[in-house]
Amino acid sequence: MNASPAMPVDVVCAVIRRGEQILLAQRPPGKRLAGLWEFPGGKVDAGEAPEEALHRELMEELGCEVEVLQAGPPVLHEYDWGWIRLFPFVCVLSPGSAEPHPHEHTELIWVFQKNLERPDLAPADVPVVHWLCNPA
Ligand SMILES: Nc1nc2c([nH]c(=O)n2[C@H]2C[C@H](O)[C@@H](COP(=O)(O)OP(=O)(O)OP(=O)(O)O)O2)c(=O)[nH]1
Repeated sequence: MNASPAMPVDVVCAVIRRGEQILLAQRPPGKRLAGLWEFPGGKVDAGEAPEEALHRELMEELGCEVEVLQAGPPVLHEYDWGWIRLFPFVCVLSPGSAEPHPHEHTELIWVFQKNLERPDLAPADVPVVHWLCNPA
């Protein structure tokens, strides 16, 4: 990953709410951050709008469709391999959408918001959780 703080890799993620719960996905073995939990999503392709990338990634990873309720503040985070800029979107499943299934993740879990602060969360997601738990 060739990225600097001035030119980070753009990543989108979905905070999918269902009632009081939010969907977390566990990163699979063999990938960066393997075993850690994240919000589903992925890298924005060249020429793609962030929301477009979000819908594409969710269909690929979970086979579901969402409606975006709110865009959160982007998080700039440095990993050993470079910088990412993470764009969080608060979503709900679209009426009639299929249930999310883990096509690429090890496991999916629905957690209460207060349980999002966990040590095995992808580090770039920590400010997202802080934003969710401490709205301005
Ligand atoms: N999808 C997603 N990725 C996240 C989150 N938090 C976080 O640090 N990331 C990182 C992990 C990856 O390095 C990158 C997203 O890459 P990706 O999910 O599209 O693809 P990948 O696993 O093949 O990525 P990589 O191994 O090449 O880094 O952003 C998150 O909440 N959701």
